[in-house]
Amino acid sequence: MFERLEDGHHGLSIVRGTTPDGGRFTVHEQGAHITEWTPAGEEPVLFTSAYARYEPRVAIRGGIPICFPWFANGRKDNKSPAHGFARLATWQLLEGRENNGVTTLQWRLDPTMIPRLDGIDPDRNRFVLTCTQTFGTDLQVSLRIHNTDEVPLVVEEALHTYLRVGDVRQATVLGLAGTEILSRRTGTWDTQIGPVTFAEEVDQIHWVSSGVTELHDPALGRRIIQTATNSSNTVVWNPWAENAAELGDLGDDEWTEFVCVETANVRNKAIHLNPGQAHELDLTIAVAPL
Ligand SMILES: O=P(O)(O)OC[C@H]1O[C@@H](O)[C@H](O)[C@@H](O)[C@@H]1O
Repeated sequence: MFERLEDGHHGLSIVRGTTPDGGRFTVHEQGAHITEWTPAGEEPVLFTSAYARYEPRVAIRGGIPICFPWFANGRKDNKSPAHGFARLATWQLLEGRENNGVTTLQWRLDPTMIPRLDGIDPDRNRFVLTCTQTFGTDLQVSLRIHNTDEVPLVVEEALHTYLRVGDVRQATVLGLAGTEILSRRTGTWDTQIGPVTFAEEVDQIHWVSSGVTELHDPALGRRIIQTATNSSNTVVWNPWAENAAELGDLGDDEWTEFVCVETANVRNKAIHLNPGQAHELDLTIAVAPL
C-alpha cells in the first residue's frame, strides 16, 4: 500500500508506503530521494539525519541522493551545485504498482523540468533520466539515462547511499580489497588492503571490478550487502567528528551512525553515450545477520 502526499513532509511532496509483510518506505519527490527504507522486522537500513533540511532545492542529508550529471564538483572540479542538480529537482512519478508483496515506483526527470537550469548548466544536453525503485525484502534501484540529443553526452552518476550503522568505529566494508583508491582528502592514489575501516575521516573513490560490497556492523549485528551492475566506482565516505560539526544538517554525534557506500561511475569512468544510446545502473540492497 502506498500513497502520494502533496506537501506531505515539511511542505515537500512524498510517496510513503508499506509492504504486506510490514516493511516501510518514504520517497521525496525532490530528487526521487529515498529517505526511508525499513524492511519487515529490521532497523531502518538507511540513515537520514534528524537535522536534514526539507526545503525546495536543498539537498536532503541521508537516504539515497541521486548524484547526476556530475559527482562532487565534476571531473574538472568546476561545477556547482555539488553532486549535480538531479537531487534538487522535483521528479515526476510515472507509475506506482504493487505486485507479489513488492511496491515499484518509477520516476522521470528531463532538463525541461528544472527551473533556472541555464544558470547552472548552460552546456547541458537533452536527456531523459528514469529511476525505478522496488521495495520488498530487498531494495532495488535502477537509474537509466537515455541520450535524446543529437550530440554525444558524457555524465557522472552516483547512488549516494547513506547506510545506517550502530557505530561507524566498529564497522568495516568488505569487497574492495585490491582496488585502486583515490583519496578525495589528499588527492593521492593507493591500493586498498583488506576491508575499509574507520578511525578518521574516510572519503575515497575506489575503481572496482566486482559490484558486491558488504558493510559489517557488529553494533547492530547485521550485514548490508550491496550488489551493483554497470558500476565502475564505489565511493566510501564518513566525515568523522570535526567535519560533521561543520555540516549544519548533521547532528554533532550523528557521524557515528552512518557510512556512505556509493555506487557510481565517475572521473574517467563517466558514462559516454552517443545520440540515442542509454545506460542503466542497477543496485540491490539486502540485509542479513552478521
Ligand atoms: O554534502 P554533500 O554535497 O551531500 O556531499 C557529501 C559527501 O559526498 C561524498 O560522496 C563525497 O565524496 C564527499 O567529499 C562529500 O563531502
